[in-house]
Parts: sequence; C-alpha cells; structure tokens
Amino acid sequence: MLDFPNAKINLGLYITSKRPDGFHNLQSCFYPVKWCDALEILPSKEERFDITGLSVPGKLETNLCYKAYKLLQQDFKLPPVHMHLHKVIPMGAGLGGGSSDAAFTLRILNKLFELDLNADTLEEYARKLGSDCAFFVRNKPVVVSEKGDIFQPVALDLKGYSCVIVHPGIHISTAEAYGNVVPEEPSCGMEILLKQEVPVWKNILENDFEKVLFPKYPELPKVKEKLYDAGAAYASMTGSGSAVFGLFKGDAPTDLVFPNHYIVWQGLF
Ligand SMILES: C[C@@](CO)(OP(=O)(O)O)[C@H](O)COP(=O)(O)OP(=O)(O)OC[C@H]1O[C@@H](n2ccc(N)nc2=O)[C@H](O)[C@@H]1O
Ligand SMILES: Nc1ncnc2c1ncn2[C@@H]1O[C@H](COP(=O)(O)OP(=O)(O)O)[C@@H](O)[C@H]1O
Repeated sequence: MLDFPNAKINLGLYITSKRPDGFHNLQSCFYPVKWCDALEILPSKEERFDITGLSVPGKLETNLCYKAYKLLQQDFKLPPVHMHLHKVIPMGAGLGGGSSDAAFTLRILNKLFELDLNADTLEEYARKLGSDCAFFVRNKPVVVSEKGDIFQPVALDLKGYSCVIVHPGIHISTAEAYGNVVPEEPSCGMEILLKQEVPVWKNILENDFEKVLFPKYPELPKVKEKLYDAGAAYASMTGSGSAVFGLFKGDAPTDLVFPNHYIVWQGLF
C-alpha cells in the first residue's frame, strides 16, 4: 500500500510556559501542506526497510517508520513487512516530515492489516512517537496546545493561496531551540488571531522561535524579507526552523531566486 506523508507549517507559535516534565506548553496552528514523502508498505516474507531520496540520519532502529511498526507490533500480530520510504521533505526544518512518516506508517498498517483502529486510538499510538505525530493522523488544520499534542479543529481555509517554503539547509535542534526561549503567555488566543485576514497576520501572528534563532542565523530573516519583498501576504519561520514559508494570494511568483544550496518548494493549498 502506497501513501504520501505530507509536511505541515506552523501559523504562529507561542511558547507559553515550561512544564514540570521539562517540555514546554505551546500554542500554534498546524496546517498541512502538500510537500510529500512517499511511503510504501507491503507484507513480506522477511523484514526489509529501504530508504531512497534524502539521506535520513541514524540507524534503522531510530527511524520513526520502523518505531511506528514496532509499536503496533507490541499489541498486534503483524507479519513482516517491506517498507520503502522515499524521503523528500527536509529534516530538522520544522516541517514535521519525520512525524508525518510515523503517523502514516500507523495509518497504512491499520488499513493494510485491517486492525480497525479509529482515529482517536491511532492518535494515542502516535503521541508515543513524538509530540507532533498525532496531528498527521487526521491531518486537518488545528489549533494545538499543551505539549503540541492537544488539538482543537479550526475553521481556517487557505484555498486560493499558494505557499513557498525555503529551507536554507541550516539544521536546528528542537531541544536547543526550546532551551533558549523565555516562555510568555500571549495576550490573545490563537483562534482570535487566525480569524483576521491573512495580510493582517504580518502584524499580529508571531513565531517565538524567531526571536532566538534570527539573531543567531541572519540568513533566516533575509529569506523572510525576500518573501515579503516578492509580495507574500504573510511570511514566517515554521516550527523550530529552519524552513521559512511565504503565503501568496493566487500563484506564487516565478522569479524568486535563492542560493543554489537552498531547497525551495512551492504549491497550492
Ligand atoms: C517545535 C515544534 C512545534 O511545531 O515542531 P518542529 O519544529 O519539530 O516541527 C514541536 O513542538 C516539536 O515537536 P517534536 O519535533 O515532535 O519534538 P519532540 O521530538 O517531542 O521533542 C524534542 C525536544 O524538544 C523539546 N520540546 C519539545 C516539545 C515541547 N512541547 N516542548 C519541548 O521542550 C524537548 O527538549 C524535547 O526533548
Ligand atoms: N522517517 C524519518 N524521516 C525524517 N526524520 C526522521 C525519520 N525518522 C527519524 N527521524 C529523525 O527525526 C529528526 C527530525 O525530523 P523531522 O520531523 O523531519 O523534522 P522537524 O522536527 O524539524 O519537523 C531527523 O533529524 C531524524 O534524525
């Protein structure tokens, strides 16, 4: 069975407090984008795992697809599988690609082996694999809170906008990014901010990680500025970076030029 795990962007990201477990509470909106990996899982005589495309760091045992398979295997009698992941979404970019691969592995195994798990149960399994993973089970725009794993559906539709995502190839550790932010309660709830027209977001919707990462990596604010110069209605870093996205009304500009080593994706919502 073949499917296409997609990326997400964060529309606003507020780190509100530090939790007793060392993690942080946050508020953000996760919005799916159509930048995708490809993941095929087939029943097989023996376990086999192939990765093509971008090289994913770490041993097989650390790969989130493998971990998701092993997690379900604890509770269900799953036969060996042949997994083939074609990696396209840049890693350590704030795009949630690894989390999406994990959630799609659960979704595919559920269908392939007729496990009959509903979305709530799949989300429970996904939460065990990473804070972002559960989002990709339903894969619909949500306002997230707490550790980033409590979701409230949000009536937000970016149809008619296109998205340009620029990954400057800087790898930022999520733990390090969190470690440098001073948490603060935002003065306004996410739902109210998101109700405003997209061009208004420029003045009201922030990603707290920008405050600590932009001074350290000056290429990042330059990308954001370039997207605004090209006519973006809204631009921001996504998650803990380092990818930066711009939302454009209608088609994205065709004349955007970035250094050769940057990875650039664009598509409609
Ligand atoms: C920042 C966000 C926001 O969308 O996304 P990404 O930039 O990764 O896409 C997420 O909170 C990232 O979630 P995720 O990538 O799943 O992080 P995890 O693997 O669970 O945690 C990595 C490390 O980040 C820190 N961490 C993570 C989540 C959280 N709510 N508080 C934290 O302090 C912890 O130090 C943890 O050890
Ligand atoms: N299938 C996978 N795809 C991508 N990264 C994976 C995968 N499995 C494990 N990882 C690890 O997870 C890390 C974070 O990946 P990812 O979720 O794509 O980025 P981000 O947290 O920035 O959104 C990678 O650097 C990699 O070490």
